[in-house]
Amino acid sequence: MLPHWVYEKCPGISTAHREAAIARQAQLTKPTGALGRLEQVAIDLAGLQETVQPRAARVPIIVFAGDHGIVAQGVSAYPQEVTIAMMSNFAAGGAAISVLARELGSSLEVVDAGSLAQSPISGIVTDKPRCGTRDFSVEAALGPAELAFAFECGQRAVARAAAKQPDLLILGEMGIGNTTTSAAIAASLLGVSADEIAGSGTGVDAAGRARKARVIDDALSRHGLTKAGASPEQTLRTVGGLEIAAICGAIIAAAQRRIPTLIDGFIVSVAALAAARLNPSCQPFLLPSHQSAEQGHRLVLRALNIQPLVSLDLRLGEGSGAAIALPLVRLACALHNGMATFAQANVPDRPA
Ligand SMILES: Cc1cc2ncn([C@H]3O[C@H](COP(=O)(O)O)[C@@H](O)[C@H]3O)c2cc1C
Ligand SMILES: O=C(O)c1cccnc1
Repeated sequence: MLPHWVYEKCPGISTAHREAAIARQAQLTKPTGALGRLEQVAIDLAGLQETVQPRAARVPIIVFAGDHGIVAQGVSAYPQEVTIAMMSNFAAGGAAISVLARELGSSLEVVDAGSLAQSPISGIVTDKPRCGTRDFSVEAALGPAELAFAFECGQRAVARAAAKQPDLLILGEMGIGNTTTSAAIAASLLGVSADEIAGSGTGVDAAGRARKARVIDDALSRHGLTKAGASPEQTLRTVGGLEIAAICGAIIAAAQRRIPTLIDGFIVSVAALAAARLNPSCQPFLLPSHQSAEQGHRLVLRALNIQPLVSLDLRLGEGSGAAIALPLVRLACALHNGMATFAQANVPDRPA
């Protein structure tokens, strides 16, 4: 159902570089383990990047946008038109992720992977099989060819970014209604009830959240996705979104090129969960950033075995949480590469 490349194995971690990084951390002028999880970040990157000098200098940001038919069920606090308006705002430089990209020195590409826009928007790459998904409370959100197209859209975006020789990638999303879509995907993949995973998104109240959960649970039982055994392909096609499928494809395509992705909030994490289910060999390339305020994020991160670096009650998406965590990853690399060893600094090490 999906293009064959989706299932092709990603390269493995270099154990030699990983072990060299572990050994170096033990020689740096600090008590063993004193830099906590920043040590792990540098060690993981060294193995993934096959280098003794892990880097997070060049980090392009790609934001994928899509609209969601499920919005007809009243699941978001904001109107659907916000998706298209925000795409122009990204391109004009006024969105949170636009500001963060400038501060970080990152390029920002916006891809219309499936918004309702009828014609191309200036400054944005249009790469979509249709305008918006179908309402999954009524029918399947996507057809098989539409889902496949979205994966290829993600792969094409990664191919463009790869020309910049990135050290890492940040992927973000924009799509009114996509916390409902993501919660539906996660509930299906994890086999939990929607009530455990649906959050308040852009800010629906308690009654709105309960309504969201009900819409998801009803749809999952209507489509037969509550029983264990639904494939990630079937889940993505039935209750998925075009920008989420594009991110899923982009994560896998990046990992296949040995490019790790800094995983953003709830929505990108759900795309990462689907990616890891489709192609488990991409799992080591999923790097932690933050834990968002969205209720289901903790569960999804746990399923991915990802421990977030920070938890700042962000609930924005757009790749903003990953962008905000990037300076920590850069500092982890700088410490790993730049600190003196006990021998170099003539500092006595702990007795063996
Ligand atoms: C102005 C504005 C900018 C945003 N940027 C990201 N989102 C975030 O909110 C949306 C998901 O929440 P829900 O499922 O409740 O609609 C997504 O577009 C997500 O990227 C935004 C939302 C709004 C309103
Ligand atoms: O965690 C996220 O990515 C998120 C949460 C709420 C709204 N938009 C995005």
